[in-house]
Amino acid sequence: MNKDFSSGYKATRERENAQVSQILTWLSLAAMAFLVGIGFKAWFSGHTSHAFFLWAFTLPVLINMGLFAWKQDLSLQKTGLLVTISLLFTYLIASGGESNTGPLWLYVFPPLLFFLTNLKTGTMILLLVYLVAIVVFQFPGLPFVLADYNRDFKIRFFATLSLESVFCFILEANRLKARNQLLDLARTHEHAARTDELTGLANRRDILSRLSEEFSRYKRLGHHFSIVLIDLDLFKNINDVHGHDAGDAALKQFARLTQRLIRNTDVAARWGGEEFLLMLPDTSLISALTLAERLRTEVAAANFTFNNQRLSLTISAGVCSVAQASSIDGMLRQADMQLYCAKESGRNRIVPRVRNNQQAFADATA
Ligand SMILES: Nc1nc2c(ncn2[C@@H]2O[C@H](COP(=O)(O)OP(=O)(O)OP(=O)(O)O)[C@@H](O)[C@H]2O)c(=O)[nH]1
Repeated sequence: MNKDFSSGYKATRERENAQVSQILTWLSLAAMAFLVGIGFKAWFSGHTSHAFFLWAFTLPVLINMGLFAWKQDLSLQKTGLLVTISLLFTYLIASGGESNTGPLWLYVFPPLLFFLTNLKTGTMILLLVYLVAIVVFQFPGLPFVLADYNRDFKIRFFATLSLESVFCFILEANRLKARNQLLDLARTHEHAARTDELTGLANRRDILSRLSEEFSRYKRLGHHFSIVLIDLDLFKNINDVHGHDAGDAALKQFARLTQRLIRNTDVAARWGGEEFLLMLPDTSLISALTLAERLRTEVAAANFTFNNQRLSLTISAGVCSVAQASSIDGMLRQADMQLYCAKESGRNRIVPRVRNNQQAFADATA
């Protein structure tokens, strides 16, 4: 299996987070503009303490924006904005704002809440806000409650806010469902674009992009890696003698065996037809040769079958380490030349030959 097919998915999530954070920044700016503007209106209408309260709320919004610019932490940014807005709305209900119109701002809350949190947390916070509103409406004599609302207003306020909340919940649930379906679809497509359908291994395109990443890592940090180019020997015979389906079965069984032998960080790919390429990060030439030799031995000894018929299979491979080439193309060319030598000298072998470590190294660097 292709081991990491989620890079596009991660990129989508990162893009989404960046967009959310940008929206929150604009929202914060808009909130400050409203607070300052309505504060002035309250000031000129003679509600000076209300004006001061509104202006005071710009401070936590500003601090929250500054914190985000410093820490770049989206969940902190969301929590900060949520706490500030919750406190502001509690103040607006309890004080009544200007002419008892403060609670009207609460209609902004449900869509914003579901946008900032998830459905469950949003519903919980919304219920808490309802509780605050009920306390304020029912107990106008409490010390922090300055407003007294009439019965008709209270009934209509709760009815309309509830309707809006349910509507927002349904919309957000549908939006989330559609978004998750899209992300799943993107993930499936990305997986398909990077995977060989028959064997389930990475395809040529995927391993080429990984090779380029690994090569950059080598240039940056000096981490060595090696590649092994493998060709199944006389594969045409399997197709001719046992049929194309048998050939397909052999390719799949070989892929499974290879996948079992390599490390988690290694990548096995179908390079094309009956050719496979292994990319072995942090692996010297000697270690790569040892692995290739082990794979060769296991393949030769394995019991590949199709419809109870034994399919005898061997491999030839060319190995190259990054130290022997100056580019990925150079590495692939070298490995291909070594593979050609392996075929020429009788197949079922690895080139450079592994006799003992020193000899292999001498051959490879010759
Ligand atoms: N069944 C099956 N066969 C494939 C697939 N891809 C390539 N082949 C076959 O692999 C065979 C490769 O044959 P050749 O290029 O002549 O090589 P070979 O028979 O392996 O001989 P050497 O490479 O010289 O050892 C061809 O018969 C292709 O049809 C596949 O996906 N499924």
